Amino acid sequence: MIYTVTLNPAIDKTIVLDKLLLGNVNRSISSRDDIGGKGINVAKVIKNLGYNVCALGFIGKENSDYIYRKLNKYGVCHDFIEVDGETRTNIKIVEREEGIFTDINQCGFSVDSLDLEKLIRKLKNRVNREDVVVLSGSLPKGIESNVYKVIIEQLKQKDVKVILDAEGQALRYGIEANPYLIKPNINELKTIVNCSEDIEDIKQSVEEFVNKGIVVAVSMGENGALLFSKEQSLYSKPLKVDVKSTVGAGDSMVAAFAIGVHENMPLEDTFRLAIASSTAKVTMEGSQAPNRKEILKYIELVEIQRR
Ligand SMILES: Nc1ncnc2c1ncn2[C@@H]1O[C@H](COP(=O)(O)OP(=O)(O)OP(=O)(O)O)[C@@H](O)[C@H]1O
Ligand SMILES: O=P(O)(O)OC[C@@]1(O)O[C@H](CO)[C@@H](O)[C@@H]1O
Repeated sequence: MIYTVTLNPAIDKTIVLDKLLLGNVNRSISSRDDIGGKGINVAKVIKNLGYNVCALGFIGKENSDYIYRKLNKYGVCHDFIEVDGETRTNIKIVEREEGIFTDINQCGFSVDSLDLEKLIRKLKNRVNREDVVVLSGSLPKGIESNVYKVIIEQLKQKDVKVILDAEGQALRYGIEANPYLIKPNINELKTIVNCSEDIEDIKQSVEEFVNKGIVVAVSMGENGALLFSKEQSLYSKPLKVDVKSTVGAGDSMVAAFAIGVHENMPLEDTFRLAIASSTAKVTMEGSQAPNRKEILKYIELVEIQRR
């Protein structure tokens, strides 16, 4: 089984405009709501690719029904810890004229140490050897920045492979517990190492993690992605597609990595699936998950180079 953990989920409200006029009344062309938060997005894609997945984490009591209804509709199993308050709504502005994507993410509800204990107990009761756990996204208020490190240490006692997608201190601490794979985007990577956007420079800057045995994927948006392990360094250019929304592109990659790790797929095949999955995502409006057919359409087009 693959589990995703979303500590700070969201409802993504995507608002499409021709151009955002600051300090003016703006009128939308269209808008849509999608359930999101990184782990939930990962779970939606894993399910669409035909694998079993269970979404865990925290959810605000006040609007949990809406999120459960959507997860049920997508066939995603879920088992969240309910906390006081609402799950946040994040605003995603799409400016059609110039293809500019702006995110306004709220901080979300507060969580206390008892809630966290409940979540860790639930995780430990559920997971078994052979399972893969994805930990991703920002931390709600009340949670210490070493939380991913603590969770990874607990899961490693059960020999579970963990994929971590975080930034800043949460990522830095998480790495100390040696997750199986990390997937920062280039800006998230820059929150923990000093590097430019040059591929050689990125490779050198992640060497210390790769030497610890961690597989490092670095996504670079419209500049493609990199994957480093002890054995291989791979680069893929992005595919040229009509981009509707980049929200969740990284999550679609992480979904493919989780499947690849769970199914023991060769790293290069996993990387190919990750590029295809993220490419299919960006052609979708809002935070919708791409479907299997769309993803498979791009597989053959992905070109992987050794670096
Ligand atoms: N404009 C684009 N054109 C084609 N492919 C893209 C584009 N933007 C993103 N992608 C694909 O999606 C992958 C992940 O993108 P990105 O680095 O923006 O992820 P991210 O910032 O982690 O996303 P999120 O946090 O919203 O899930 C890229 O490596 C690329 O394969
Ligand atoms: O505030 P965080 O947790 O860093 O990111 C939250 C978020 O931007 O991530 C997803 C896209 O990756 C969206 O569904 C969601 O709104």
